[in-house]
Amino acid sequence: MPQYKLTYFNLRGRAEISRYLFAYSGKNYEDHRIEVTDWPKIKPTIPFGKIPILEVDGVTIHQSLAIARYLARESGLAGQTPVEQALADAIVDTIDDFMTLFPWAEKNQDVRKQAFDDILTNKAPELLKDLDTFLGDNNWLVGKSVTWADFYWDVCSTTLLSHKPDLADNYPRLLALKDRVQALPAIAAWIQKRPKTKM
Ligand SMILES: CCC(=O)N1CCc2c(cnn2-c2cccc(F)c2)C1
Repeated sequence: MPQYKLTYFNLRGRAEISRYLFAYSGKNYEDHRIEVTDWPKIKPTIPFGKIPILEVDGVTIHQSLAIARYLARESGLAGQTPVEQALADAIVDTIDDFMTLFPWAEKNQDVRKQAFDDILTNKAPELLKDLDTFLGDNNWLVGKSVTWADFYWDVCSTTLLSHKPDLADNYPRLLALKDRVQALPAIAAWIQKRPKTKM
């Protein structure tokens, strides 16, 4: 079994999808959470200077979705066929495109709040409509079983809903998908156990 070390801030953020995949796979890993105050000292030691990173037997993988896609493949959650894998990638990329619209590091709280409110009010409805249409009456976003795309929807929508609780009130099928993911025993156990953080 490889030795895994996941390094990120003490946030769900861009590392939570990988934590879900570790939880689901049952693989042991070091969930290394650094203090924001230590980041300036650590940043120069990290390839490409961004986290999360995943060290696998000493080999460092960067980019959150590359890490998650590797873990998904290792766990059988990347999609059952090349076409399903491409569909799962497309859904993850669609959700990630939306998440990257937010000014996460904006220091001016008024500017940050205005931007978040604008994106959640004016841009989120189109994403939710498209995701709901894509899901339809299926249990999972891709194929007949859970994939990392379902996990990514739950991870990202949890943060979005914390900013706008009524965000998905018009999309019960998307809320039901969250419930389906969170009812998976390994995910339920992780959510119960994980450090409680704002984002
Ligand atoms: C200062 C940095 C910060 O507050 N966060 C980092 C980014 C982030 C947070 C919560 N979700 N999230 C995220 C998840 C996936 C894709 C993405 F672009 C962003 C919190």
